[in-house]
Order: sequence, then structure tokens, then C-alpha cells
Amino acid sequence: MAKLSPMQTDFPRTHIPRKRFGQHFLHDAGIIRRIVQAIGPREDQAIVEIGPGEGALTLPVLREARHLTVIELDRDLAPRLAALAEGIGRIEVINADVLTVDLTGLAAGRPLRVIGNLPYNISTPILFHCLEHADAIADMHFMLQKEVVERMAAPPGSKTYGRLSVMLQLVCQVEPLLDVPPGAFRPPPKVDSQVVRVTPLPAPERPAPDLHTAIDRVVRAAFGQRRKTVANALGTLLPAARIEAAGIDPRSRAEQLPPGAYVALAGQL
Ligand SMILES: C[S@@+](CC[C@H](N)C(=O)[O-])C[C@H]1O[C@@H](n2cnc3c(N)ncnc32)[C@H](O)[C@@H]1O
Repeated sequence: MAKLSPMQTDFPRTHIPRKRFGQHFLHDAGIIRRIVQAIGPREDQAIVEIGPGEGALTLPVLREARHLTVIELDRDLAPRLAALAEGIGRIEVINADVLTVDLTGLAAGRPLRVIGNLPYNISTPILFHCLEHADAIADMHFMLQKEVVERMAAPPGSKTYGRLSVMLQLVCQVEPLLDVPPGAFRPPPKVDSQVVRVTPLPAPERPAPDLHTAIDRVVRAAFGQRRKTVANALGTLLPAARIEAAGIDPRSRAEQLPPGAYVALAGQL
């Protein structure tokens, strides 16, 4: 059987991209090649793709990896993926909302690599769902809205540094890799996109699970009023003496504090 290039999928063009599923299909062969190179799929790896859509990334990744699990919510697209993969490799199609899928279960003891051009309307919940399975995941390569990647990777003191930056940088390394313009997609999204590599930190370098709720409360409160001093923003949650006990100047502002400072503050709750 002839192998299909990403530009020659046999999907009837009658599939009308569904806005509610965030469907923007990649069609730029050069961009697809660069994303696959950045992922570097190999045969011995367990790879899961979220939202394969019409298979633009699926097929070139499958050519390298020979085996792939894909999770697709759209029940019109899911059944066609198996047919597309025929002659290229083995594909397991899960027709479900990724937020309901136990990724750790899919890993079956092997470090999981997760990839996907994510639906932008739920990209942050998907990211945090993956991070709940951080112990099972080796790395993630996601296409996201560029503005979201900027917030994920922002250093303390920058304009875009906020809750998302802190919560992510506490548990993983974030590497922006590649800009992607709207014209690379069909239909083009209204925003610029960027591919990012997210690598979970080893468990001992991540905050202890019993601190997660406290960290979340402190970070929400601090960035809820980011222009105020942390003493004012944290108010009754944490008196100034406790903030000082965490080794933090109560007059500093949320955006000046590095992610680790929030772990210290949470420890005082
Ligand atoms: C931006 S499109 C990417 C499609 C394809 N990977 C590409 O690059 O051309 C996002 C894909 O995610 C699927 N999707 C949306 N919400 C989903 C969910 N909750 N779980 C799994 N897949 C989802 C959409 O149906 C769509 O196929």
C-alpha cells in the first residue's frame, strides 16, 4: 500500500472543522517536519498523541515510532485514523475526551512521551491533566497558543509571569521551541502558535503532594492582587510574620517571587 504523506491524507475534504473541538488542522509540510524532528520519535518509545485530527502529525510520527496511541474526541475522525495508519504502523485509537483518560495506565511501565497540537480552548486543563500523571511521563511536545507558552515560560519579574508560570515551573521544565503562524493551519486560528517541550522534573525536585493545595491557595491569593505587596495580597491567609518566617520580604510583590518562594509560603499555612 502506498504510504501517505501528511499532505495526502485520504480524509474526504467534507470534514468541516469543528470549532467546539478547537479543530485547526496543520497542513504546512515544512512545519510538520520540524515538529517531528523536535519530538524525535523512536521505535522503542511509548508515544501518545492527543487530538490527532486528520493525522497531520500522526502519520509522520508513526513512520518513525511504528506504534502509537492516539486519543481523539471527535467520533467522526477517530475511526478513520486506523485506516490511515494501515501499512505504516500499529495505531491504537481511543475515542474519548483526554481529560477522562488515565495516562499512567497507558504507560504500562514505560516512560510516556505525549504529543499534540492541542485544542486551544482546553489546552491548560489538558496540560494540568498530563501533569497529574507526571510520574509516568518522560516529556510532552505541544502546539499551543503562543501567548500561553509565553506565560508558561515567563521568568519572575516579567510582565507575563503569573499563576501559570509558577504552577508549571514548580513541576516541570518549559522550553519554547518553534513559532508557527496561523497560515500553517486549516482553518487559520486568530492567534499565533508555538511548539513547546514540557519535561516533568524528577519527583524529589517537585513539591510534596501534600503541599499542592496550600501552594494553589497562596499563588491564587498572591496573583489575585499582583500589584499589591504580598503582605496585603495574602491578607488574613498569611500574616506578615509568617511571610518573614518563610524567608520572604512581605513588601515584595507576587511577580517578583520565584516559584520556590511559593513553596516556602505554602509551608507556613
Ligand atoms: C488543533 S486540532 C489538531 C489536529 C491535528 N493533530 C493536526 O495537527 O492537524 C485539535 C484536535 O483535538 C481534538 N480534541 C478536541 N478536544 C479534545 C479532547 N477533549 N480530547 C481529545 N481530543 C480532543 C479535536 O477534535 C482535534 O482533532
